[in-house]
Parts: sequence; structure tokens; C-alpha cells
Amino acid sequence: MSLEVRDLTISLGQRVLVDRLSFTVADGERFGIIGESGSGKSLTTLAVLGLLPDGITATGSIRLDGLEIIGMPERELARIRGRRVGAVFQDPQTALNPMRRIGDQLVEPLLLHGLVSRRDRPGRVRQAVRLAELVRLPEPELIVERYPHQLSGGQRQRVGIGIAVAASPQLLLADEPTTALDVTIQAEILALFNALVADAGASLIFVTHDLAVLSDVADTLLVLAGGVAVERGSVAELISNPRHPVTAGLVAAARRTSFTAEDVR
Ligand SMILES: Nc1ncnc2c1ncn2[C@@H]1O[C@H](COP(=O)(O)OP(=O)(O)OP(=O)(O)O)[C@@H](O)[C@H]1O
Repeated sequence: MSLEVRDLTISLGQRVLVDRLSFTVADGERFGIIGESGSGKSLTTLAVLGLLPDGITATGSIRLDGLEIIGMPERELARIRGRRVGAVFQDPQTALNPMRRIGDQLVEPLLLHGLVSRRDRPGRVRQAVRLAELVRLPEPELIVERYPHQLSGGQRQRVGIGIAVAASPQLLLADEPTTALDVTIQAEILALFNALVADAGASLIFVTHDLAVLSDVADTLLVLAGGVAVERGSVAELISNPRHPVTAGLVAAARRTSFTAEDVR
């Protein structure tokens, strides 16, 4: 799945929140969007999903395999979300429904897109267990019967990822999916993203404020500041030779926290 964003401008009335942003994500590419809080990362990913909050508008062009997302009617957007583009957000606690079993939530996208029948209970259970296995949840047959509060934070995020990849989308959007997790769990989840996109041949857009995280899951990087793209390039290149002060600040912050010895050499 390729994504082509051209002159994307996101506004709230007269206030421009994202200003003429352009980037391309090739088929199978792992693309990172990084920037400080308020730089426009989340609005950019929401625009790709056609999910901007009420009152916020987008102009320009967002093409998914040539299909224009901006101005697309809601019914058509609903056919794309979950099916062609999967999304994982920061907080698995609020993304999951506390009242529904894990298995039911995992298969929801399959039901929504007609890939399994609501009447086919054995089929639904099989699919739920398959997805639990895919995201490496322990005891898949048992865990699909549980409720979100019975899982750890890392396990809940695995469920969130399972839901995102359930209908085999060819583009996966991840907005700070590891920010709420502690560092060891974070590393496991990043490894899972890498394995899933490699196995599916899917493209990944990974959004974060933490360059150390991106060095593990992205090849190419776009740096946003105040709604504007200030720098772009390969992750290795930007880490070793940041040109914009914002990028240099992100490199310094990552060095202080969790770069491995290999990254900072
Ligand atoms: N629903 C909204 N109403 C008004 N302004 C908004 C809304 N959502 C975002 N903004 C504004 O748009 C700008 C970009 O926000 P966005 O959430 O995309 O930033 P971000 O880089 O994802 O930050 P964070 O890492 O804190 O989520 C910010 O100035 C923010 O205040």
C-alpha cells in the first residue's frame, strides 16, 4: 500500500495546525513521524484515517494507492478503515471496551468487513485465537475469553494491535503505541510491529516524540515542528547528522534516555 500526502493543510477556522505537509510512504516502507507535543503528528494520522475531530478541516491530497481520502464520503471511509488501513493508538485501556471479551473485540473488524459471519461461532473463535497467537498473547485459547481488566498493559496493547491487523490491512498506523508502557514491554511491542509488517509486507507509519523508539521501527523519518515538516531522511542519517535544531534536540533527548551503544556510535 502506498500513501501519497501532498500539501496537506489542517485548520481550525483561521488557525493553521498543519501547514502544507507532503510526504510519501512506499509499499512496505517503515516510516516514522516525529515531533514534540503539539507539532501536528496526531492530526496528520487522523487525517489519513478520515477521522479529524469536528470543526477541524483538511485540504490538499491524501492518496492511498491512488484513492483520495480528503472529501471521501463517510461510507467509503468506513470500508477503508480497519480493512486497508489499521490503527493503533497510545492507550489500550481506553481503546478497548471493558465490558466485552478479548476474543469478541479481536474479531470485530472481521465482522465489520464481512470476513467472518456473526452466526459462525466456531469460525469467530478460531479467528480470535489465531489473532491472539499472531500478536503472541500467552494461552490464546484462554485469553480470548477474558476481559481487558484481566490483562496487563502490554497484553492489552497486543490486543489493540491484533484488532488493527485483524483484517490484514496493508498500511498500519501507530500513534505513540508504546508511550504508556514500561521500557522492556516497549521493546517487545516494537519487535512485534516489526515482525507483523515484515510478514504481511505492509507499510508502517509510526508516530512518536521519542527518536530512540523510532530507531527500532522506522527506516525513513519526517520531523515535524509547529505543524511544518522541518527535516526528513533516513533514520541513521538524521541521527548521525541532524541539520535542523529540532532534530538535534530530539537526538540529544534520545541519547539521554534509551539509545543503545550501537545507535550513538
Ligand atoms: N480537537 C482539537 N481542537 C483544537 N485544536 C486541536 C485539536 N486537536 C489538536 N489541536 C491542536 O493542533 C495542534 C497539533 O496537535 P496534534 O495533536 O496533532 O499534536 P501532536 O504532535 O500529536 O502532539 P501530542 O504528542 O501531544 O499528541 C496542537 O496545537 C493542538 O493544540
